[in-house]
Amino acid sequence: MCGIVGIVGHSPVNQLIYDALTVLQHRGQDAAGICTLDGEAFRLRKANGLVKDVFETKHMHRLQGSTGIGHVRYPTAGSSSSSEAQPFYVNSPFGITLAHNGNLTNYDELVALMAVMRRHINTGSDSELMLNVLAHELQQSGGQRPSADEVFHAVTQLNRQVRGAYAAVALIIGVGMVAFRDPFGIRPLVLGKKKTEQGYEYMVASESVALDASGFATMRDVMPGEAIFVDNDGQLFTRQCADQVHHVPCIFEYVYFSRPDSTLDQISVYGSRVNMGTKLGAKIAREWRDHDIDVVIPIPETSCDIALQIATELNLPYRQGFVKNRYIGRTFIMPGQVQRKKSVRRKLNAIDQEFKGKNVLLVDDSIVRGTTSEQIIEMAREAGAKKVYFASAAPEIRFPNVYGIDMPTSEELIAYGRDVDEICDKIRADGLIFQDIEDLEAAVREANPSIEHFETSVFTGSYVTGDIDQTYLDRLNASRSDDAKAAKSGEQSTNLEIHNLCHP
Ligand SMILES: O=P(O)(O)OC[C@H]1O[C@H](OP(=O)(O)OP(=O)(O)O)[C@H](O)[C@@H]1O
Ligand SMILES: NC(=O)CC[C@H](N)C(=O)O
Ligand SMILES: [Mg+2]
Repeated sequence: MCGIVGIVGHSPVNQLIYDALTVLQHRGQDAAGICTLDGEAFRLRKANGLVKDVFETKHMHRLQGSTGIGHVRYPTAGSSSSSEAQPFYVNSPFGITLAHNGNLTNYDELVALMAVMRRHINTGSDSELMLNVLAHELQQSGGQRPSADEVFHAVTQLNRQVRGAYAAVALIIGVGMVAFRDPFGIRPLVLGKKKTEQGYEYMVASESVALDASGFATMRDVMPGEAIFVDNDGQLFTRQCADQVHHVPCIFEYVYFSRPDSTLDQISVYGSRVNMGTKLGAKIAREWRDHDIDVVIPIPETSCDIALQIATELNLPYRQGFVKNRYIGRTFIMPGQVQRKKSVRRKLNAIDQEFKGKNVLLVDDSIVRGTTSEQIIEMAREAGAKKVYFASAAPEIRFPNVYGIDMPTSEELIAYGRDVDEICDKIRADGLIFQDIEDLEAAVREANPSIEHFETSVFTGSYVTGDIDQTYLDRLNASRSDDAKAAKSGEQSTNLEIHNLCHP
């Protein structure tokens, strides 16, 4: 779940983009990059690591210009090599750089198409591929400098060829900045503006929190299939560029990915999590009528707002029994299982007095591989808990994700092939309860009833883009399972790491 940002301003944007990326860091911890437009030249810095480690003062000095884009990466395609950090660059036509959040599902078809167009794709990244599709379409416009109409036409053509999930932002030298969202609006994208003495500045970002942090006022969400174009003179144009639109935003943004202080598709992430707590609390009260729970304890950080609401519903005390090490990132988006497993105990530690002799209800937003729940239940018992119950604000996750969450195979999911009792045994809980899918959807939909459906494939196995079959999933499993990634790690370290315009 990467984070993207783009700004067309009237003064240097390097610090603004840096700051925006730091508040989007929770969307990707593997790599970061910024590309600015300094006169007629791009300035690019990208590398593996957190934002604070990738950009040193010397890089920030070089990132001159009042227009730029940025990216934080959580790999879902290709490898985690620094050569696949974003933004990507192509020199023709004009010079284009692009940052992408999401995952394309017709990678092979597009690679073949680009080969016919004599375009070379140097990495396994679907984002590099999408940049080349855009470049090819802009090439077709033929003119010296494409008009807004021609840019929108290029995006329309791209939408006809590219399948999957994408929210993307691109800079085109001498032309402007274009941002677009796939026709299902699976990944989020928001638009904001700031008034200055020289006129308006415009910004797009994955989450509204990035606009807040940069002093931009949120205008609205970019609509599914819509493109936003800000030309070289700072003028804003918008256009619907998809033949058919069906708004199906990813529900996992609300469950886990996004920051609670963001509003996406007019739904407050925080508000949706409180609603998840209300619904799950009601289910616990209904199904565990004679429960003996003494205290509700969240598994920090994402589940805290949900757990507090469950405690309120059940009229039980809420205690922060686990302390989170603020210097350890999110475990779920770490690239390998060994690292994820090791990080749970480094990240969370129990306060014994909150557990000793008590029956505790631990609450998490979701159980995916079970890495967190298995270890945390053990920690609660070690801290002296009598009984440990567990509640998940998301239903059982049994299917791979193909739209930008790195869950490529069912076998890695703890709920795959297991019913609730079997999962309960596996994580060694005294009782386990999951949110129902209808309740989860209702909890998120409440603030924006115009959204009829959410992208919920990890719970249902039904993929909205209609192009996912077992053959696709088998191929994904073969290329991206933890085992497959581990087998490829040697290959990655010998990657030549070609990135144009790199300033080490
Ligand atoms: O079942 P699992 O495979 O362990 O995945 C689910 C867990 O991972 C996430 O936490 P994470 O540590 O990534 O981030 P957080 O601090 O935002 O909760 C999520 O909030 C769950 O706690
Ligand atoms: N999580 C994402 O949005 C990933 C973007 C892109 N597929 C990559 O792997 O770089
Ligand atoms: Mg968590």
